[in-house]
Amino acid sequence: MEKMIRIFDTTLRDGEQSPGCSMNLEEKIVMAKQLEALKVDIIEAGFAIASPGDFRSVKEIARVIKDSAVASLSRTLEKDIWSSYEALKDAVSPRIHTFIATSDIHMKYKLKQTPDEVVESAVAGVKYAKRFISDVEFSCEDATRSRKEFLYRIIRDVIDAGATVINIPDTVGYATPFEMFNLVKDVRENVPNIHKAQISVHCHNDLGLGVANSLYAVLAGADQVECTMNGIGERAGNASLEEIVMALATRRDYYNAITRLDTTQIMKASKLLTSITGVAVQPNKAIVGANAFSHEAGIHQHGMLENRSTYEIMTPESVGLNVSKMVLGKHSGRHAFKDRIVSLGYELSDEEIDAAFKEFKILADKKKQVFDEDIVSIIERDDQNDQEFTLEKFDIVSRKDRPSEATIWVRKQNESMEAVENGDGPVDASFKAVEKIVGKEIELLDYTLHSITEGQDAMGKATVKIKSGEYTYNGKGVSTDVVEASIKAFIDAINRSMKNGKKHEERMTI
Ligand SMILES: CC(=O)SCCNC(=O)CCNC(=O)[C@H](O)C(C)(C)COP(=O)(O)OP(=O)(O)OC[C@H]1O[C@@H](n2cnc3c(N)ncnc32)[C@H](O)[C@@H]1OP(=O)(O)O
Ligand SMILES: CC(C)C(=O)C(=O)O
Ligand SMILES: [Mg+2]
Repeated sequence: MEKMIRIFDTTLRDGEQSPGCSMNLEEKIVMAKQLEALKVDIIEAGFAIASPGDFRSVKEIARVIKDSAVASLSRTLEKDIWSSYEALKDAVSPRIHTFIATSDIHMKYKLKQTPDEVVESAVAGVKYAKRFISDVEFSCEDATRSRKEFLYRIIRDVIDAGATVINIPDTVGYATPFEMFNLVKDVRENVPNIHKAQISVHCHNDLGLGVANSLYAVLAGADQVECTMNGIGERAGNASLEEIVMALATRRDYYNAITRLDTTQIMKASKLLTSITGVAVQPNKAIVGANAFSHEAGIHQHGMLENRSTYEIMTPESVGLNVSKMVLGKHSGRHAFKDRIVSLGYELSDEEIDAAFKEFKILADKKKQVFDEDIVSIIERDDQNDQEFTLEKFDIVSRKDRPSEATIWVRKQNESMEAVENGDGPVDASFKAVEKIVGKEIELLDYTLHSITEGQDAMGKATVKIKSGEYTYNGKGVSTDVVEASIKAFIDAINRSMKNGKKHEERMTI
């Protein structure tokens, strides 16, 4: 019989540890909901003690997610575990995930603890977590560089303490597939009480082996695989969810294993993540890359025309890719637009479709062809109606050897406000002008610009991070004009800071 493999998604925790992939609360909730639609078994929502923002994200995700278990990471320290428990209180299926490093290198140089002390911390952590939540996962960080005898001992003791899932991470992506296979097999054969827990693996991609190592672990009897959408994660990333899940689905004959995932939600999840983080997927990336289902060479195209199975081992439809050749542009109507929205996996009300269609038409006037990514960014864009400030227009003079000059008009309710500023380039000048209009000092912490669609008339997406008061806020802006995208992102972040400011004032008055 085929074995059911549980998919533990850590996009919102280990994935977020990827440089440039920080997400704010709203973004994490949207992403968590999509992971639930994808039917992942467990969503690791964050590391509750890491920051007030992480705590809020875990708490809110625990509240809204019903169909997937929700996990929060904790060191073996009581304060971490307590924080995870507090954040997970409202979850239907909460899981505390606690970990400690087990390799000599980590114990000696990082933890500065003896192996005995590490076992003691691990057992104490698991016992403490069990006082609050029954589902407790324990991870032996850097397991693949740990001494096996020590691993058997700590795993046996934490299972006795109540751990229900034992995770064997390849934290630094050091293992080879055969080593991973043998490690899982050896743990199964040498830990006497292992039958009381599930075995999980968590493979990093430093040598490009994250997915291969995860699949070999499945062959050796692992019950759970930890992975992230688009393979984002610390350093070179984690094993990619879409590759593992589609490998299992496409080669059921070989792995004799299945997952419960709705694979037709994969593409939507991947594009959503790209649109949130601004981190693009390489075109030749397996499953979700732009070229993954494109056929270029004549001999291939000929084969495809005769029978798709000649060059396709899985159908694009099975991962939710819209293969329709219908090109959307300024002559497209509402029917075609609605059809594309549905095929991209969105359920919108008539009013929402009307609003998105209006924006689509404006965009289609500027672009030759409107791609799926354009439509996703229109739909995902925040509702502009309740924004405090909106960009009306701008006039920029950009010069090589003198400061640029920006004149910006911003609307606040019925009032139109204007400011002129000089700066080091058009973006800097624009931000200064907006700051003058808003009348507040704003510290710009981060600014990135990406092209999110194809062609000369591609959509540019700007993301900014600002500091206002004691909080930081992210803002996004999308336009075919990169300066416009940048100004919109800056104003978006300011609007978010204003909303938050109001919430605080309300709390103070109550
Ligand atoms: C492999 C992984 O992905 S592990 C998860 C990585 N994720 C993160 O680190 C999330 C973000 N981290 C943070 O916000 C911070 O590091 C915090 C809040 C967790 C801790 O911050 P700080 O208290 O300032 O400690 P800092 O990060 O500098 O050092 C880590 C401390 O935890 C200890 N530690 C590390 N792992 C563990 C563990 N699993 N169990 C117990 N203690 C641990 C270290 O020995 C060190 O202790 P020390 O302060 O007594 O020297
Ligand atoms: C916390 C653990 C599971 C981890 O992320 C790792 O070891 O890579
Ligand atoms: Mg990791």
